[in-house]
Amino acid sequence: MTTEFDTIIIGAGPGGLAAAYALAPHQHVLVIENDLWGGTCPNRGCDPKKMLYSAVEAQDHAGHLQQFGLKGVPTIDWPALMAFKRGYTDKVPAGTLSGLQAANIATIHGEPHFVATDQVVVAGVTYQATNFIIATGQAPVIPEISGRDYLQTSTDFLALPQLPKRIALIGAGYVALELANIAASAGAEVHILQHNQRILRSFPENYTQLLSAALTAKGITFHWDTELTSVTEQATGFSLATNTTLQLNVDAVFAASGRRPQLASLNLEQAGVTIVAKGISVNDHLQTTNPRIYAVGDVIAKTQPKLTPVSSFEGRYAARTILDIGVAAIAYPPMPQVVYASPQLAQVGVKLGDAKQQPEQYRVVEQDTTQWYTFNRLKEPLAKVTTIFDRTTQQLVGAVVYASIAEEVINYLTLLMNSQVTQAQLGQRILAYPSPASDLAYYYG
Ligand SMILES: Cc1cc2nc3c(=O)[nH]c(=O)nc-3n(C[C@H](O)[C@H](O)[C@H](O)COP(=O)(O)OP(=O)(O)OC[C@H]3O[C@@H](n4cnc5c(N)ncnc54)[C@H](O)[C@@H]3O)c2cc1C
Ligand SMILES: NC(=O)c1ccc[n+]([C@@H]2O[C@H](COP(=O)([O-])OP(=O)(O)OC[C@H]3O[C@@H](n4cnc5c(N)ncnc54)[C@H](O)[C@@H]3O)[C@@H](O)[C@H]2O)c1
Repeated sequence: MTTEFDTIIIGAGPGGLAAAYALAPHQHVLVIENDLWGGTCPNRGCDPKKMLYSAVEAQDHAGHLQQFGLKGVPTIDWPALMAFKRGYTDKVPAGTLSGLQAANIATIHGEPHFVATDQVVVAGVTYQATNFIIATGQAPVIPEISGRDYLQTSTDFLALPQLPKRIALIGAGYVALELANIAASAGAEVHILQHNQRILRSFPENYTQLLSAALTAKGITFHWDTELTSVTEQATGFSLATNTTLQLNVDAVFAASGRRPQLASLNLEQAGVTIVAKGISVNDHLQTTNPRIYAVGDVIAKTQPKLTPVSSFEGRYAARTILDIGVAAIAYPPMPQVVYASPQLAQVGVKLGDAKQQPEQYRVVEQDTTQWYTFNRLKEPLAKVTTIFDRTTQQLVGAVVYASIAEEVINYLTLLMNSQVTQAQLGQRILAYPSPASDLAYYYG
């Protein structure tokens, strides 16, 4: 195999793959991956998580319709649900690799490190390129406490052959809440240890409080202002000591207190690439401090959410920039975020807290939608939608949705934001009724 390429991409997750496919028709491209082809999202993130969540959603819907035509709430068969998940994930690495090969993209499985600003070495062979894209993503942070070797991660959770009876999760972000909800739905006793009193810090607090109350009602126990200090193995399970009087005995404990960029083995100093605490520093063209080396996705230090579609967007952008040096600075469209819990919590655009602080600029429409036909038909205990409008342009600029179908509603609202659709224009359209989309005009207040 040749060792000279136009672009070498390190990391075959959503960011690296999006860049590779965009470059491949025009360039000689090499992708290097050191673990599973496809990266976090399809192997140990979004997709396997949502395979498990399929059963949770069905159970939730059935639960809401008790006394409204359904009798009995189905229970979750964990080994069968895991087999369902594996039916998807087992095929991902080979499928991803064959897709790359079919697109004439060269691939190497191995551990690269830079030896010069334009060269990496993998297994003793030197590879050279005009440009590089670093897309190595993040890995879970394991707290530095006594007994840290007993801590498992989201990756372990998503492959559990049996569901432990008693589970603790450290942290109350996306990962902790989504996994806690799955485990509780499947019958586990679930504890969340959170070092302050706030879940999902990027979401508005009035909404996160609704979600923690709903999860508490589902049987999850939140231990606020609680930090794990040590884990000790017991005859059965583990004993958890904390900074409070709380001592817990559980069968499994999972670190979900954040993720950290994967950079250690790359030897980036040799490449002239600067790293800061939250990842690789990039400019508004996603160039690192070495302008021939780009970085995309979760590995970069950024204020944008670290999510799959954001990584792919950046991968495609970096490819365009490499192909045409005249490309304008990166401009992110609205980026919806969804927490897949029971119910879902979603937001997009201007933050609710910011909008409320600037009433002269923004009109905020808060609606309890529980009795709207769409939600009432599903007998959701509570559904709420807040939409935010710019007073000058009258355009929709942000939204928060709390409902079992928040993922769908937030995507519709995001599309309306992207295309700057006004309420009057929406009135000129015909959408299938009754459906979540046929409510859209009502979100304008
Ligand atoms: C449990 C969980 C659930 C999630 N759910 C969602 C969700 O519902 N929706 C959503 O949008 N996002 C979700 N995410 C986040 C999403 O997975 C990431 O934002 C996305 O995968 C980032 O893509 P990436 O390409 O930047 O990095 P990654 O997908 O992490 O890919 C990086 C790749 O680089 C490889 N790599 C690392 N170091 C090296 C090296 N030295 N050499 C070669 N290769 C290397 C890795 O093995 C990996 O394959 C979830 C994450 C987790 C952990
Ligand atoms: N549905 C989705 O889109 C989805 C799902 C899962 C993960 N993700 C992505 O993965 C990222 C990582 O998720 P995450 O839940 O691991 O991280 P997070 O940043 O969302 O949450 C980390 C949690 O750990 C707590 N914490 C921080 N430091 C701590 C410490 N020292 N001790 C104890 N607790 C501490 C935080 O207060 C927070 O509750 C997310 O930010 C998101 O980008 C997205």
